[in-house]
Amino acid sequence: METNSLFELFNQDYLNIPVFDLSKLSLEEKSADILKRLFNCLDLTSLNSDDSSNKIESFCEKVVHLNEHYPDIPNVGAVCVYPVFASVLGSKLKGMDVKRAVVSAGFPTSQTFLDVKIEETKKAVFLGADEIDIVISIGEFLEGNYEFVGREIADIKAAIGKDVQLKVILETGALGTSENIWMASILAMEAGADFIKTSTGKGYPGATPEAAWIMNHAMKAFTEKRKRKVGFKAAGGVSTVEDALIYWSIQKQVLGDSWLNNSLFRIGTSRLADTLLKEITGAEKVVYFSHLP
Ligand SMILES: O=C[C@H](O)COP(=O)(O)O
Repeated sequence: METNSLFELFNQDYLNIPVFDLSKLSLEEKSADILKRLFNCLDLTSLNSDDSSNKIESFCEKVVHLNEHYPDIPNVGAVCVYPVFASVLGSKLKGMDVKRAVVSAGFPTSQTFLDVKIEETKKAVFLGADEIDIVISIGEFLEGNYEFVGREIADIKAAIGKDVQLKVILETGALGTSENIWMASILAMEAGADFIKTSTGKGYPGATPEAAWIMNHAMKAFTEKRKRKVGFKAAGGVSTVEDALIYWSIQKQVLGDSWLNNSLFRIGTSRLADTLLKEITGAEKVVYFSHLP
């Protein structure tokens, strides 16, 4: 990461954040086709203190057998769990077109040593993760220590290599201002993020349309400048189809329909999958995932 590029990107001349106005958003219509595509963009998440290998195995089994119950619905984009369950994803989801995402590097606070973050992350990859979700060092960022924050991201990306996707969580609910969300987005992308993600879903307000709007514009500016596409993940409190469609519509409006696939768009959620299955099938109730303990 070059110091000059950060200065350039944070420069006021570059800082032209459009204000979000929900009334100007053209909301995508809720068709079965769109809902299926949305389902295929889910990061199906289990990040509970009482998760266990057995519970995560059962969770994965549901993903493995989804097609037998719902043959016309494409599978979720990824399953996302704590690092201690990386090997469960590695064995259960092997060979499937479903990414094995693991939160890492001191998630959800990021308050540990860089060498520990790197070791935890490398171990998760060694055991089967092919996507890693990390949180920026929020306190350092808020004090303006951008080089420190960027260096950590760059070092973790270097440790996992180009074949493993790095999702960088900005924790937008802790950043306070639109400028901070913009700068954190640019910083994460400059440092090597493959996705930028709104929130951990732990302790701070989760995803908001305003944050998504800013992050999507930052992705657009970054892509134009660096000729590299970075994906977006909304997470934290996204529990209704309506919420998910807002994030979908924002990405469509800012970046276009070609960005609406699970290589570039994700919804991280612990609750939305059954609701989407219910809407797609027209069933009165679906308890495919949510019956799990
Ligand atoms: O990364 C995903 C989030 O932790 C999920 O948050 P949620 O439990 O509010 O859906």
